[in-house]
Amino acid sequence: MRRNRQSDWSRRMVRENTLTVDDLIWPVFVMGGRGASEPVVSMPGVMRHSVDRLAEAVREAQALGIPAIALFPQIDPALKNISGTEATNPDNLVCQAIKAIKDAVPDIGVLCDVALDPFTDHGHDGVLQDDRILNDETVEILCGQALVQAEAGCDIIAPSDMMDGRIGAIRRALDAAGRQDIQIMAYAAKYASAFYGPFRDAVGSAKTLGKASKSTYQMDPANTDEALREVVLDIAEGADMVMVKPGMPYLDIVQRVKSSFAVPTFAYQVSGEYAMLKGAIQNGWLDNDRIVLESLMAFKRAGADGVLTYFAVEAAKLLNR
Ligand SMILES: NCC(=O)CCC(=O)O
Ligand SMILES: [Mg+2]
Repeated sequence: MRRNRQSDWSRRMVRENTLTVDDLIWPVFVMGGRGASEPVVSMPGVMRHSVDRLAEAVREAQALGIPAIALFPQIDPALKNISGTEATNPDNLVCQAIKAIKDAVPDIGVLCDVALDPFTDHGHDGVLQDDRILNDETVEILCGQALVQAEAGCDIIAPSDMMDGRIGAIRRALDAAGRQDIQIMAYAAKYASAFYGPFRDAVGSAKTLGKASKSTYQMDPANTDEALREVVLDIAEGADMVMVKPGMPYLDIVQRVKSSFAVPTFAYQVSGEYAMLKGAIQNGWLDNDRIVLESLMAFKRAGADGVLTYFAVEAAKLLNR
């Protein structure tokens, strides 16, 4: 077996998978204000930017060849309420950011989450009543959220809420509004994971969840078959692309989804995975450049068509070198 490994040219020649800049989607955090940037403490190297600053950062990503960004807002707590109604405000922070990015950098794809968690005062992804998250009432609001984002210029609507039936409802709402062109990437198999901890810090939705549990709508980390059922439903309802989340601890799910359905399949290398690797890197326990590229190549090997990763910009620089 070692004959094929003896030189760089030979290793390249027999390599089975490739990682390129085209595989990267960069999740970015936007906050209110002007000319402002601040670090996300639990995600070393990740910044939150005001809308104007964000447009500059996205321009750099586009210049590096990154095909798309995913936008996540830190909403002013004064604008949050029990039903997350700010999500459907056509002039909310997300819509302002979409417009600014589309003006400044028209040639990059903009993906937006559809879910209420950045907008609710309790931090759940849906409408809360008597410690329960209401499904259909939430889906109705999500349709409104998808529409304002589409009107602002969002290219890919990415429902991350895990309510049942929302892909079909959002597809119908978009079509009825004449937005047949808007793509849908479904967070199809999203697990109730502790790896999201730093993200909740980044968007300021930490520690407010109360008695209701995200496990009543997100998947049990013990389940695999159930992920396939989730994906079947989302494809049938009109998803153009599906996602598995988290990423690295769930590569078995990525592989099963891709081999079962052969649809565009993405994985989200989430905040906790990023924090875990960066923490070890900062301690000198892991080599930054090698770990970034190896962790991303693992997604390709599992069958992912692309990865949402906070490493996108640094990975793109390494890949362009
Ligand atoms: N809907 C987007 C997320 O929840 C992101 C999770 C993470 O990066 O931890
Ligand atoms: Mg589902």
